[in-house]
Amino acid sequence: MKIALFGYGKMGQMIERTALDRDHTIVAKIDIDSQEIDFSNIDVAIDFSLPEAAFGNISKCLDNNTPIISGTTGWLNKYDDAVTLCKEKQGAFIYASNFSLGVNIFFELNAHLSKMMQGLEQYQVAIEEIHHTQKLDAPSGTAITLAEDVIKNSHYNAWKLNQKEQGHIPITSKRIGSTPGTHTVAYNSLVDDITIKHTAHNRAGFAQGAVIAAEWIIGKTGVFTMRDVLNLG
Ligand SMILES: NC(=O)C1=CN([C@@H]2O[C@H](COP(=O)(O)OP(=O)(O)OC[C@H]3O[C@@H](n4cnc5c(N)ncnc54)[C@H](OP(=O)(O)O)[C@@H]3O)[C@@H](O)[C@H]2O)C=CC1
Ligand SMILES: O=C(O)C1=N[C@H](C(=O)O)C[C@H](O)C1
Repeated sequence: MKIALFGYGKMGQMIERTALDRDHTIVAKIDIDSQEIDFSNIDVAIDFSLPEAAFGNISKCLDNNTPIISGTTGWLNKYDDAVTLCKEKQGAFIYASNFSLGVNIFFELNAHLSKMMQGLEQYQVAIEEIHHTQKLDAPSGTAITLAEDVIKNSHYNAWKLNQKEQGHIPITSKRIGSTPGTHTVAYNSLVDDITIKHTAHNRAGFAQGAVIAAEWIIGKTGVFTMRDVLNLG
């Protein structure tokens, strides 16, 4: 597969290593939006760039009939526009706040647990995420996905960053050293706590999931999620 990388930072470089190990070729590394791109030589694009760059990169790929996988977080106010454009162009697009297999299993566990906790209002839910100090966005995209899945199955109707407010799920964001990504969902009561936690040891799982998604999307049309790719639905 001929892959173009939008963003050649920590994730772009990890994805390059994973893609080469799986016998793919990197045909372009795009780091700024003014760069000329030969879309005729690209099978699939993978975007791990910046919150302000992601939507432009995704649009460019859809406009040029190139399937696009995006893992960039912090741009979701434009997600619905990306979905509309993908349908209009009959393109192929996957966004995931987290591409790792482990976190996608954790998402399933979180959704299941939130259904079990439905109506047990003696428990207060709280989410914590810890990442490296270079991370630009807070809360993490993964923490937002976790909160949204709890909201679907509970009396909570929104989340709030680093603050407690009635009816809101508190998300605490911490930035410590080079932490690749740790997420905890806790249900706390006066008599006990229930906690589920995912700890990434490095970025390899994110990169592997993104390359698997890129392999999976070839020849498909539509807007997909990692649930489709991993057949978890
Ligand atoms: N979904 C998932 O599984 C994961 C998502 N992420 C997300 O991926 C994103 C990238 O993370 P990470 O690699 O750690 O960040 P980095 O800061 O290491 O890399 C981002 C790269 O994007 C480049 N860039 C800037 N502008 C553009 C542009 N217009 N087009 C393309 N590239 C551009 C930057 O270049 P320059 O330095 O020159 O500005 C930089 O090289 C973040 O949003 C992060 O949250 C991270 C890990 C897993
Ligand atoms: O910026 C990161 O590093 C990560 N970002 C993603 C997020 O915001 O959830 C995924 C992962 O936790 C690493």
